[in-house]
Amino acid sequence: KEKVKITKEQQALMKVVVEAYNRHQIPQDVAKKLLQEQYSEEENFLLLTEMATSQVQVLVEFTKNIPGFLSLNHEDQIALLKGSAVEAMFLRSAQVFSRKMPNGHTEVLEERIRKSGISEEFMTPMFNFYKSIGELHMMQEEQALLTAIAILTPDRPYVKDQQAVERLQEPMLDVLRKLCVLQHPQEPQYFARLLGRLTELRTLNHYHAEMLTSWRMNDHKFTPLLCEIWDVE
Ligand SMILES: N#Cc1ccccc1NC(=O)[C@H](C1CCCCC1)n1c(-c2ccc(Cl)cc2)nc2cc(F)c(F)cc21
Repeated sequence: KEKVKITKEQQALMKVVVEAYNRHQIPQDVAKKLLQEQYSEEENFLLLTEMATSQVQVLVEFTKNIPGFLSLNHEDQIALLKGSAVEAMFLRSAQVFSRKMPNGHTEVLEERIRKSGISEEFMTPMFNFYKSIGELHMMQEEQALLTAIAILTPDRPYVKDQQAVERLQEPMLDVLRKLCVLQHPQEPQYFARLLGRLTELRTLNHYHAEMLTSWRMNDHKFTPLLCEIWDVE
């Protein structure tokens, strides 16, 4: 059985991605707000649009730190951001949801989200995803690399030079695969399970526009940035 070893370059790549991931975090903690009090559906929608807007800004900053991203064709950079923004938001939300919390807090958080205004039909796929992410107990290196891998998906709509994106995604997949083997030696399928979450994430992509426009309230107002990134209004 060959000894898996992370090279110096791979260590450096991982360090850059993890530091960028931790540096570009959402300032206020939305889970804390939701645990503090029950908001109305209108207030929750406003909170969501604020969180999502700052999440997109954070995503742009994180992506600029992915080695090689800024040397991609500019239209392709936009196509990758637009194509991954919703997934990055749900990935971040899943990580917030599956964080270790004092007893009973996760149940309160789930209850508050169930009552936030999202229509019933989306609860199951969304919470199934959150729970499947939670079961993986991902380390922050894995979270950061998985987010970078999701952003560097070559077959997003309108990407022209897919090979150039593959050349950036492959080294990330390589170091994540080695990390999984080293961190989860008893679970040879762990890396495959991680990548399987990205497939589940894509299905949430289909729902997100409807999740927003079907929010139980009238007159859904979005920020200009969200109109750009989400297929709404
Ligand atoms: N957006 C965003 C975002 C960015 C960074 C961190 C968390 C985010 N998520 C959020 O703010 C929303 C809140 C916004 C207020 C109303 C209740 C949901 N959210 C979502 C959720 C995101 C989208 C869509 Cl359509 C439905 C749900 N799943 C969450 C899970 C959690 F555990 C959690 F705490 C918050 C969560």
